[in-house]
Amino acid sequence: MRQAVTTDATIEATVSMVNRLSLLVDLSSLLSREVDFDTLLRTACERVADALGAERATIWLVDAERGDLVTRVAMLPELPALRLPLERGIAGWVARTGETVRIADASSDARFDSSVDRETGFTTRAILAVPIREESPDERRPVRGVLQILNRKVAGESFSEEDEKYLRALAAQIARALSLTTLRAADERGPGLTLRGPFNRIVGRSDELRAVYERVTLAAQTDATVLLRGETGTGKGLFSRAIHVNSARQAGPFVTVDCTTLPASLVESELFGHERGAFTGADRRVPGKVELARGGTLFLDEIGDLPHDVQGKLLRFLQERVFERVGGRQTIDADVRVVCATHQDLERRVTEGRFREDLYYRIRVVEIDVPPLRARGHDEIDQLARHFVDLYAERYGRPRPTLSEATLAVLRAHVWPGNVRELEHWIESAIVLAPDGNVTPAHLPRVRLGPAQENAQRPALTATHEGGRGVALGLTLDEAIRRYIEATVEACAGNKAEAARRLEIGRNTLARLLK
Ligand SMILES: Nc1ncnc2c1ncn2[C@@H]1O[C@H](COP(=O)(O)OP(=O)(O)OP(=O)(O)O)[C@@H](O)[C@H]1O
Repeated sequence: MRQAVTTDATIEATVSMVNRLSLLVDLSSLLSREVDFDTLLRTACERVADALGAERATIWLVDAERGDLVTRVAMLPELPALRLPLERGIAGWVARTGETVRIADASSDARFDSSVDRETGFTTRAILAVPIREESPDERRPVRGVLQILNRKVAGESFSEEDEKYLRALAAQIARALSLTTLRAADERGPGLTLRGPFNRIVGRSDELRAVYERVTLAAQTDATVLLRGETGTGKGLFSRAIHVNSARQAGPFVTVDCTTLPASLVESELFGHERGAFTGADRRVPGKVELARGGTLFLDEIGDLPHDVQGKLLRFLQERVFERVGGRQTIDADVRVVCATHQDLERRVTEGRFREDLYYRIRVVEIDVPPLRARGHDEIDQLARHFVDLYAERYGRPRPTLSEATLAVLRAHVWPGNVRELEHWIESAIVLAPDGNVTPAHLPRVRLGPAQENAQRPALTATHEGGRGVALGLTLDEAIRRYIEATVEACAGNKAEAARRLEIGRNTLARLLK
């Protein structure tokens, strides 16, 4: 019996050790590949709490300008950012002194500040908090933040010296990632802003995408309302975050509302919150997403689906920045920047009376068209494919495959109705299905489409000139000739004489066929 207990304990200790080591490896790969900074921090916190058997993990970041600590990742999604003055609390003390704090009973420590517990409704018992700063013999490196874990899940246990060493190693990794972002944030305020980087890895250098970067950059410098338009999967969500992380609001929350997935009856309370007793089942006051986005950015995805009666309330909020919670009389204000996205024909919805015209004008202060993937050229398809190959090979622990020419040819010829998201799924599935790293066209999904998409999806006839984007089959001969000539003119940089020469026809014939 005794023997069995010892064995179990040994196994448990080994499993815990393996988990911890794999988290160290895992965290560094997470830090190098995660596209979005908020998600990165949140995931890092969840994993740290898990590996250390803690009830909660928090990454506090030093906001040097305001002289306080801020966190958006308290593992409480319903809460906005928490701020803590540097002179208060254990985290403040660690940030100021750069020293580690490990205590079993927070309430008996004079440095402990219970105000955060009051705000979150959490009861802190044990605390382990370490400074986030790059590891170096030079202890004077600036402290960028504090990594803190609270309460062992096993009641009565506190954190050990070994936990402390381990948490310090994790904090050093986070520090390295943060120094990258800070450098980038400084760069990005300058005129030559680049949206590429480990935390906001938007891939693509086509002229079409550069035009988007330019608008995103300009929009990010202001609080103007933005409308992102484009087909599904083109990256509207990614660009909305890019606007946020490149704006002065980057330290504030980024809150998303997907207007499609919510039942119409819940959209208003989701956006503006409700008071206790506002409707059956409303047993407490709940803040809306607008309130949670205070100081940051509110992203309204698929705005075209916003129910008509909520459109008026949103319009008022956009005009006056005030609103009332459902069932409430108090007028509340919120400093929030709004970014919207849609794949729909909003003009048509306005004509049909399904979208308010006044709201339509209000949201399109800055309009950004995100181009479909098929309009971005072959180079961009290759580049994105390689990006996703790296991403998924690493995620699934597969050897990094090379894409054969035949595979690239299939990718280039596809019309991509699902855009970048579809390409991402194709590559993910190929990586899974080709464990030896040898991806061939056989590993790509078979295209299965409904009849409506079939015509658009027949790109087998490909223009042979440089830079051509392919000519779809299923066209009339006249239309195919016209498109082929247009593509040739485009490949000749608009030089019609050169295009006519290559096509071995006269300039007049070319002009006539183009009509
Ligand atoms: N330029 C890009 N570089 C890297 N990844 C991209 C790029 N564009 C899109 N993606 C990836 O493609 C997927 C779809 O992007 P996203 O969700 O932003 O598209 P969307 O236009 O908002 O789609 P929907 O309209 O369906 O919501 C995401 O996984 C995103 O990370």
